[in-house]
Amino acid sequence: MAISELELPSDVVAHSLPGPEQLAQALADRVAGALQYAIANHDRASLVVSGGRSPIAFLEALSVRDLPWAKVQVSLADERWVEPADPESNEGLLRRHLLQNAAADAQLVGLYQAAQTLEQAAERASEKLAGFARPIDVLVLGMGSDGHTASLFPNSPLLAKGLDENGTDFCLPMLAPVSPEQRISMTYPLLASARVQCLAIQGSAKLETLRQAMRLEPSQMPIRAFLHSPLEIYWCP
Ligand SMILES: O=C1O[C@H](COP(=O)(O)O)[C@@H](O)[C@H](O)[C@H]1O
Repeated sequence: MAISELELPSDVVAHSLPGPEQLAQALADRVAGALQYAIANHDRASLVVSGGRSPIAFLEALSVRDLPWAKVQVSLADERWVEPADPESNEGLLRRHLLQNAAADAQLVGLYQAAQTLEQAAERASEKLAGFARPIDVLVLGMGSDGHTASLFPNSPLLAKGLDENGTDFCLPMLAPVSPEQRISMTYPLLASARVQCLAIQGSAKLETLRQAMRLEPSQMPIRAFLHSPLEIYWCP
């Protein structure tokens, strides 16, 4: 299936790249340009990226872009509730692959919080995000093959609250069907407030997930909530 065969809304821009390296470079160009624009207009910029396995090449490509990185705040769409030194930590991923080279000066606002319970940790993450520049200038989402994005997982107990467009929480506790199960996710209204919204995905299986999502409700496949303008999709086989 080609991305052009998806029944996406006509205002969703879809970029089909030949391979992972081209995708990483094209997305890094787009994100760096949008951060530069934000800095030129507001003298600062905010960037929210995703974790998981896919974004490493993009994060490394972005890390060498020539920007006044000290003016850029960086956070995560979601976090696994493990310490940053844990190999599963999304913050750890950012420290290893983005916060280096030119981007070493960026200011990281991580979501991981030590606490007695996941609920307390998510509440503390929300409080910490009060200091994060909003609206978010640039958001880069990923997507799992079950249609989750950030850590908005189908069947997670608080999913309806996380997708509520009138919700006021910045972060909520979420449960994933795979380890590490305990997650902290930015909520839909915070993520969807981003000025520039990109979704980076690779492989035909994820195109099939998107095709299904177009026919389902956000409660069944949370990525559905984002499949409208201003979303820009970056895909490669
Ligand atoms: O668990 C997660 O999964 C999604 C997709 O990850 P990938 O490994 O398929 O790239 C990711 O967007 C999210 O941030 C992450 O915590």
